[in-house]
Amino acid sequence: MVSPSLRIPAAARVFDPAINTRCPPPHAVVMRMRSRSRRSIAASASPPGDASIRDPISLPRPLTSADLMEASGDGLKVAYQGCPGAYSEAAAKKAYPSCHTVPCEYFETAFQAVENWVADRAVLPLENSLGGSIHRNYDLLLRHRLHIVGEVRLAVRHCLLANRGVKIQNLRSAMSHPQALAQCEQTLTKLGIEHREAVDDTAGAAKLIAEQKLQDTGAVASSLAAQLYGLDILAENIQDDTDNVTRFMMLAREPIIPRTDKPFKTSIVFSLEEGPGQLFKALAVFALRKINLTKMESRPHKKKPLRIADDNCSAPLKHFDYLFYVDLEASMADPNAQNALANLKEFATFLRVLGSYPTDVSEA
Ligand SMILES: O=C(O)C(=O)C[C@]1(C(=O)O)C=C[C@@H](O)C=C1
Repeated sequence: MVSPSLRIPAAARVFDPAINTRCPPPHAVVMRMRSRSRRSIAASASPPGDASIRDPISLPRPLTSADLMEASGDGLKVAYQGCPGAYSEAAAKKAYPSCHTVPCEYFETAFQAVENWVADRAVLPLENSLGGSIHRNYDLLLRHRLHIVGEVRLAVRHCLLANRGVKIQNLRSAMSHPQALAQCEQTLTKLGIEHREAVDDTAGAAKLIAEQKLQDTGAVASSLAAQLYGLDILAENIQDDTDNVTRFMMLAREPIIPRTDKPFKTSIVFSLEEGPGQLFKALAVFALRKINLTKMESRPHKKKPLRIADDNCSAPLKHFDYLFYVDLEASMADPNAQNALANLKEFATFLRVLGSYPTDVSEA
């Protein structure tokens, strides 16, 4: 049975004290610069046993049943955005093979589902090898207090789907998620399909076409969506580049304990004072320690929107403030990475560790 998408009722969107009263693991590092906090990165990332520099809030928390479910995802409820058959659901299943997937209407609904204990994890797309970053999820990471606990790379193989009996020549329009439409742009044009209709997810397009029995519109979606909604597959592998991979993040209420015995990544976000060489200086803290960066994204600082020059033109004409999201090829358990962040903390105006998690080294 196809379950309806999750909508969090307004009454459920409340602050849950249970989330905040639990002790974070010792490596949980959330730093707001210029505050009078006495906790340093070194202290909060110190190894178990070094009690002399740990305050009570950094003591290890008791193991929960959720930790034990983690490996296979057995019994875990995993939120994703879209309808059943969306690529995000396939990514959730790849991340947690025996989980129960929970479809959510919007990305933000998936964040809220985990925050409100409706789901245990969320799996959401961050970037696609052809279409680039999914900016909305970068912005939501900062608006919510979830932690990145893993990543999963999924090979995206799009199909052109239509109602039974419809031929490619009958199609005037292609409906899908904007990223999916962008990934198939040239192929759709070659197939003679002129119009594009954007919807919230690929499987949602398949569902709508089936429900409304559309005869002149095809969906760009997965073969699983064809099966679920009773559509024909008119063409397979229609993405413009065969190497089409989407990277998803796995989110949880608690961070995981970082390790050094396997490849780890650490995702951070920071902002800087204005001035020449500030970004150069920030990136140098990693370069000097030979820490490789795998991704960098800049987003406008929403709390400090665009400033326009005053009337006498004494201020610069336009002024932007940015947040920089960076993925490091390093674990937060590695003292070299801790030192790099301690160094960055000395001059960053804001710094938050979004998560330290195992690199997905599997075949996409
Ligand atoms: O619409 C879906 O099926 C999704 O899972 C979303 C999404 C995306 O946001 O990029 C995920 C993977 C594909 O790149 C296309 C769409």
